[in-house]
Amino acid sequence: MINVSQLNQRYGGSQILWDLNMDIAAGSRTCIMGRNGVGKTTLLKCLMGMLPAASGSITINQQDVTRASIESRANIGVGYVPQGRHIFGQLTVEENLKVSLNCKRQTSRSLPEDIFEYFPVLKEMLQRRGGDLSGGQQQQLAIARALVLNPNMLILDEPNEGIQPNIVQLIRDVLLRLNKEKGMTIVLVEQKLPFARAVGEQFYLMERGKVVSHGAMPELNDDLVKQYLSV
Ligand SMILES: Nc1ncnc2c1ncn2[C@@H]1O[C@H](COP(=O)(O)OP(=O)(O)OP(=O)(O)O)[C@@H](O)[C@H]1O
Repeated sequence: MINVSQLNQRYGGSQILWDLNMDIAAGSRTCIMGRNGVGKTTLLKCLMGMLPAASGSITINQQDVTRASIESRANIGVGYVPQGRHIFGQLTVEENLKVSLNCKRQTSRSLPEDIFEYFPVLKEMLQRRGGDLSGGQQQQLAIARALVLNPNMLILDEPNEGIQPNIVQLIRDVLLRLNKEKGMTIVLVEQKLPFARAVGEQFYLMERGKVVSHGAMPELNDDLVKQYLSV
């Protein structure tokens, strides 16, 4: 589970997150939504320890990680799929996947076989260079790379940006399966309503660095969409 309490974050002089509170239960599926620039990616980077909190606290899986490093968050079971995928273009698919193994104190040096059940195309492409993959294949690789460490929570930042519809469907199905079959907590930043509704059980809406509404997904009504999501 994730508990964010009174989180503030600044880039230099400009404050991005303001007294932000959020509670995400273990095993749930949550979509964090809001227009461009409201602070969604900044929030995820704070959760992952890539940006320091100015004040407030972040607890993940019962551990206060407010000041913890990125590596230690991997060790408490958090997988992260960043916006823009961040695949190593010169490394093969296999090497991209194995990079993750170095991030965790663990004995196994082999890749878990089930990542290829979720993303069969990666098995066929193990020796291809990451930079030669299509956008959709790279996104599958980015998610698989986060799964290598067998996390109990997966945090994804707009995994469907620029991806063709059949891969969007595949990603949706994989996220639902991971949640159902492994009880994995899914936290998703998502702008597209149909995908958010299909994957999320609960939503958080953000505006100007604050949570302005949250609830069960069916409560995300037209008024809220118009007020906080429509462009
Ligand atoms: N490195 C940075 N330095 C200064 N300001 C930044 C930096 N990164 C982001 N910002 C600003 O912080 C604000 C929040 O950005 P953020 O990327 O968190 O928003 P977002 O809701 O994820 O938007 P998007 O949907 O466009 O990704 C924006 O005004 C952005 O310009």
